[in-house]
Amino acid sequence: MNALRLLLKFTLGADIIPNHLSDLKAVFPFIKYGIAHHRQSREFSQRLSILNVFVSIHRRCLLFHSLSRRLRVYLSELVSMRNGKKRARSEPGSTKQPRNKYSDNPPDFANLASLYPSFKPFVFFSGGRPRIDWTDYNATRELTRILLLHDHGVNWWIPDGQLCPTVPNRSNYIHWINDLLSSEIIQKSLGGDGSKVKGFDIGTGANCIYPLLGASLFGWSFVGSDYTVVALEWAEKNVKSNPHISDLIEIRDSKLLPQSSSDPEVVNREKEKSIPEEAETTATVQSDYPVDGSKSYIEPAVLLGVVKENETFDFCMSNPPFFETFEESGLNPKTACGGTPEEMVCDGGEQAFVSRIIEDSAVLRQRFRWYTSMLGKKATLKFLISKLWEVGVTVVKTTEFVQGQTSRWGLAWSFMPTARKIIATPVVKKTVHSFMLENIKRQYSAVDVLQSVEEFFKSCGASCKLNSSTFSVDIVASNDQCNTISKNVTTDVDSARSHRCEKQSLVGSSLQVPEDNLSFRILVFQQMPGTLLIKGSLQQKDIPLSGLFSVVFGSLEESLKSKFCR
Ligand SMILES: C[S@@+](CC[C@H](N)C(=O)[O-])C[C@H]1O[C@@H](n2cnc3c(N)ncnc32)[C@H](O)[C@@H]1O
Repeated sequence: MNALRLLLKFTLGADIIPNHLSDLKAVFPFIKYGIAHHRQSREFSQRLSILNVFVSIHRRCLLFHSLSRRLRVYLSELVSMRNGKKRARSEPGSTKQPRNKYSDNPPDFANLASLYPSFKPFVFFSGGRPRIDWTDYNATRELTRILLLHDHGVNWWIPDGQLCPTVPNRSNYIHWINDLLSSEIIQKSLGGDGSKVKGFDIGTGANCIYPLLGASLFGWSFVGSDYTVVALEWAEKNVKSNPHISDLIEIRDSKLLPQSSSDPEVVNREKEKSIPEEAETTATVQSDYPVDGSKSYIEPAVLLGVVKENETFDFCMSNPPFFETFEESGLNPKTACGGTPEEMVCDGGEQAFVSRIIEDSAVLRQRFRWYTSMLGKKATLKFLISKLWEVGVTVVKTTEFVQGQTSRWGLAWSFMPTARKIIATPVVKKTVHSFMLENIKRQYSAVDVLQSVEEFFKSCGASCKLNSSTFSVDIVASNDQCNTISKNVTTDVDSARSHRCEKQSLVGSSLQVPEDNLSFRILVFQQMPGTLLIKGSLQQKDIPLSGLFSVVFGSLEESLKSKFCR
């Protein structure tokens, strides 16, 4: 009960929790009080996140159901307030795409089985719910086929073993691109009327999923590139099976470089990248791929050399080969999505592949409004973001796609002038920030986190004083040191969460780096097993400094989460 009282004290404010709490029921009136009196409180949303954990635990126990209806309503209100906040904060790059029809409505297997007899044998009931065996390739492929047909009117098939996309997951990416295109972050269009959107799918695969979805959902036209014989042949078949959208999609072999290009820089890069005759022959033969997953040929071009002279696009997208070895790609035994080495593996994995897109984008620049890629590992984001700033992009966006148990990350950048100056939000001007470290890996304690805070700032040369009795670190950092930290920040409306810290904000007037050093204190609070609250307070009260502090604190959040959280 002590732990519960402490938790509620923190959640609702020390002033309203009496010391005689003896049973769970007694705390609910205080929750009601909290809603009434703390709704406007600056820290209320953080407190809600903790309370949300508490509520979700107790909702599952019988005690919750024995509570009066009124108290249950209070709790539900709390949860919905929290959920409402979450959604509002994360758009347009939300973890769940609200316009993705599968976000809150997973496919109804029973209904689909009754409509499509070919799907019926794959559906069984367990725990009273219709399910499919996700480890059965034939089941996942049939599900994809009927979802594309049922929800998008698209005819589709792939041969055995080729990567089978999950429609809800791929839809997230397409909807995120739609959000980027309709946002006003960069200039509207490349000179056209903006109504005809043209995309480029790097590595469209045999499944050709993105062009099929983009064309059927939004009427976008596409070039889908690939280099394997199977992918090119089946992508073409999938396009031709859909006469209603086939005019919108061109499948392009990325090994066949355009005849000529007037751009000398492109010509040079194309020459560097062109594949020697022998290598090209090897590349087309799938069985030449060694069993150990290493490649025996030179990589085909990505964008440079595949994009034709004078061609412009609104965006490019890619679901790159995520892995460095084929063994690594088979890590998830819970699903059977197929995938050949060519689809899953490339030298250097996704980091190397997307680095090549970045290098090409640095030459093609405004020929695309947005460059984007999906990533399988969050760790890759940080490396790529710093690379992006080095090549002079004007904006970087990231997002997390969550569908069921799977998380993927989206990275987008542009060389277009930004359409509007991004003004620092009031959030940036706060002098106190906090975030939760939840689901901390078992082997770590609050002391480890505290030491890591010290190391984080020390590594960029800041002076730090760790106080283990108050669980705090006092830090003084110079402008240069803060800049080093801030360059590593994942810059986005959603991934930076409450730390809205886009690059252009940093160079804009509202967030100019001040001349003074930044002096702040980071505190670590134990909340409950596996959860810590990290609080940072700026010692100076000047508004210009608070913007920089927000960015620095955002960077700390990202670093601690990636190190300590599951
Ligand atoms: C992970 S699969 C993605 C397939 C499909 N887009 C999807 O999301 O299911 C990666 C694809 O990229 C292709 N690929 C690899 N390197 C490429 C390159 N340089 N140019 C074009 N395609 C490439 C592979 O052949 C493979 O089909």
